[in-house]
Amino acid sequence: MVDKKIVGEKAAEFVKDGMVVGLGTGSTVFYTIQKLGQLVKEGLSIKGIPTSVQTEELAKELGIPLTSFSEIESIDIAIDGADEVNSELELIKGGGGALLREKIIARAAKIFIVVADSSKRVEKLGAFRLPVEVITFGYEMTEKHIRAIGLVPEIRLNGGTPFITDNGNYIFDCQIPEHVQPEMLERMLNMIPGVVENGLFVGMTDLVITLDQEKNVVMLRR
Ligand SMILES: O=C(CO)[C@H](O)[C@H](O)COP(=O)(O)O
Repeated sequence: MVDKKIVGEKAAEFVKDGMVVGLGTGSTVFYTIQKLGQLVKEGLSIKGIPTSVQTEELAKELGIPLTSFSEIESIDIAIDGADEVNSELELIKGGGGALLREKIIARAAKIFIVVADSSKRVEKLGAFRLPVEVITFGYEMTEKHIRAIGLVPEIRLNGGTPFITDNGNYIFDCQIPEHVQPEMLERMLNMIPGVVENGLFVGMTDLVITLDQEKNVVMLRR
């Protein structure tokens, strides 16, 4: 918790007056958003664009003004958490189920910052099962196609029934093959009809804010 707070709050230092800020989802970026709420109360002028309904509610509670894609041309900075980060700054995201909006916002941002305590740093992506968001129509067939490219999907449940994303879709949490190239897998998955998006974020991260073993803040840049 303390580690998440340190990296989360550090990221708020990159947010400057007048910026449009992509607000991620999860328990690490929660601290960034809280800090931004405090700074807004002290006079910082920003507009947030949230990656989930949960984050939208949090930002509203904190008094952070919000915007949407119908009102803006671009996003200055987006800050979000991750489930896994490798040395290439490739990510697995979507543990909280917000991967689709997170990827849309990360791609639209001029700078994409990831806040991740040291437990998220891995040599190879894949110990965390890869979330794949699929439309509900024909999801049984989509599952077969995901299986056919070597993944082992399991539908995400919420109290016995399928978990529904903010976009009204299902999520398959997938074991991925050992020696897979993240970029290739990201593309292959998104070619399957019914797959809306997957949690591999490749070539998108500009900066990872994390901690070393002595709990010093470390910035990993691309
Ligand atoms: O991708 C995400 C949500 O869809 C989160 O960023 C990811 O799950 C990390 O969350 P946390 O900071 O709570 O560990």
